Amino acid sequence: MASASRATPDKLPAWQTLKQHADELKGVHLKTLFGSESSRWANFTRHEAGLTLDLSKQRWDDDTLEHLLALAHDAGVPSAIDALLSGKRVNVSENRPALHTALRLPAEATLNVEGEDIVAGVQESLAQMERLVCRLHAGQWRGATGKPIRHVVNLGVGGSDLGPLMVTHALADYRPENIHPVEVHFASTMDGSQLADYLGRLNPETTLFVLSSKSFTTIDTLSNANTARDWLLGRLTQHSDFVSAPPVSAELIVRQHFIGVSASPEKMSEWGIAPDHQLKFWEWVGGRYSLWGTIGLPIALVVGMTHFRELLAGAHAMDRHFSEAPMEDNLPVLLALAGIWNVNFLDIRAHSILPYDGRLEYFAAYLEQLEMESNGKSVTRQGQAVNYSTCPVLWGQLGPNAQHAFYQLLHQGTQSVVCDFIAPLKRYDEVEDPDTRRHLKAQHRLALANCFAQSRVLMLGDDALDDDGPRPEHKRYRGNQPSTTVLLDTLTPATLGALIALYEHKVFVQAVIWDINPFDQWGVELGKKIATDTQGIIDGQGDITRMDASSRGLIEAFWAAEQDG
Ligand SMILES: O=P(O)(O)OC[C@H]1O[C@H](O)[C@H](O)[C@@H](O)[C@@H]1O
Repeated sequence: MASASRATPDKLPAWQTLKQHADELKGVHLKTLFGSESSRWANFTRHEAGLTLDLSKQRWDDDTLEHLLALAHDAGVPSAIDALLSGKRVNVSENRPALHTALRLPAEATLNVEGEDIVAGVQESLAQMERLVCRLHAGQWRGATGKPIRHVVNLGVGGSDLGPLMVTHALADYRPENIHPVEVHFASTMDGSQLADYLGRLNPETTLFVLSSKSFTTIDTLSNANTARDWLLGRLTQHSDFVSAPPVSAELIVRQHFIGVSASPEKMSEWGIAPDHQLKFWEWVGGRYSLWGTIGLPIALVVGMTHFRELLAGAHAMDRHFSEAPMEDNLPVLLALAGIWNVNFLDIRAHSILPYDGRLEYFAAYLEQLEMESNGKSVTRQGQAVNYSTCPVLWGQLGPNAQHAFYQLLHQGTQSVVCDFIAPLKRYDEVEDPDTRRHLKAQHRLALANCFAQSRVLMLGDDALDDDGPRPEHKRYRGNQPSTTVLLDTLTPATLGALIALYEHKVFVQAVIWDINPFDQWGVELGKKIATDTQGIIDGQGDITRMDASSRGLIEAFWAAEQDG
């Protein structure tokens, strides 16, 4: 990481140069930039690890990129990348490394961190996960009444939910054949609504819960876990119409129906997870960076360990590229610099993520946590308030659906938004039936046509039309909205791994330039504490008169509703 004494980015010479350069470029429309540079595609597009990154529709030119690369250099990006990958304590507020990249090192690699090779431990944790996965896929994991497990429900939230949820959905086509069928589900919300749905339709005899929580203190997950345990105990320790087998002991039920995944084995044991059903990981893996290890259990259950390891290998290919490629060809660095340019120099602080592939339905939700929880910060690593913008507001959903929802604002709203379009070049080759394949391939072409059309219209506005006839103001498109397009050769475990790693490293490079710590999340702590106090007051154990009028009114409304029955 950059040295503790480095200047904040706004004090670096390249920042001032970029400010002046932005003043010159601000009035230039994107279509003009394209008009004057026929080589934009070649200049601003790079290919690596099965991904094509097209940055040519950003509102920048060759000089911009040169100045941004100087900024990255002056901010210490190359040495920060080394510090990250070699296991230096880059998470300064928690005084520990951030070593998610170690989770995807090849088995034969070594990585010495503070005198210890950590690769062997990582491989052992993967091997333990593999043993559990094999038992489930072989139909050998039996519930307390002796029936093979058919459903696995992951109880986790944030980083213990979003990554596995996103990847299992994206790679559902990669289910292994000839295994005992195990369906994987996710329940995260503390209100219990997702869990209640599963409890209403799953058979307790054949359902296993994975308690996924790095800290094993997250109330959302623990409250779901307690509800699940009571449901199992209620159904399996006594005779019921639902369960055919004779009642079994509570101890056996907890043992056979719960796996724990956490960095705190003590807390897993306290909760009652059997030691051999505990999958561990390390404090040096951030929650939102944890899908690559044992938190990835639901992924391995859906796609099998071979595909899970391909996911890791794809991410590792991007790690190597990040570590070795010169900055001007380095995909994560370039993607990060485009973001810095938009946020800090063009004042574009809204960012939309728009995949044109239904399998990437949860990608935007995943990135919302990755980017905003990492870089939604306003103090430097030395604890001083920043006087420049950091992470933009980021949101998104499937592009084709968003076209019918919020693209209106992208095309004719009052503010600039930068968009990331994401799509695979090839799809549906594996569909056996020729007629269905032909139809689906046509649908893929349709989706790509829409993807390419939208970024073009956002760029050119009215000029995307050949006919430049007069039209009323409400039908005009100003264009000039920048975008990035990421094309996957095809969506595989490896290219998905590379795509996720691309964004992880982009977030890191931006954090280095902004001089903030992307690996902590202190901003979520106060809300948790006040929620505990508020719960006490709702339960009648606190002093409501200390509260503000609005919060008091809300609680009183709830009390009144409870009394009404
Ligand atoms: O995995 P856990 O310890 O249960 O944490 C789950 C999530 O909750 C926290 O409040 C954090 O904001 C997230 O970064 C984290 O991923």
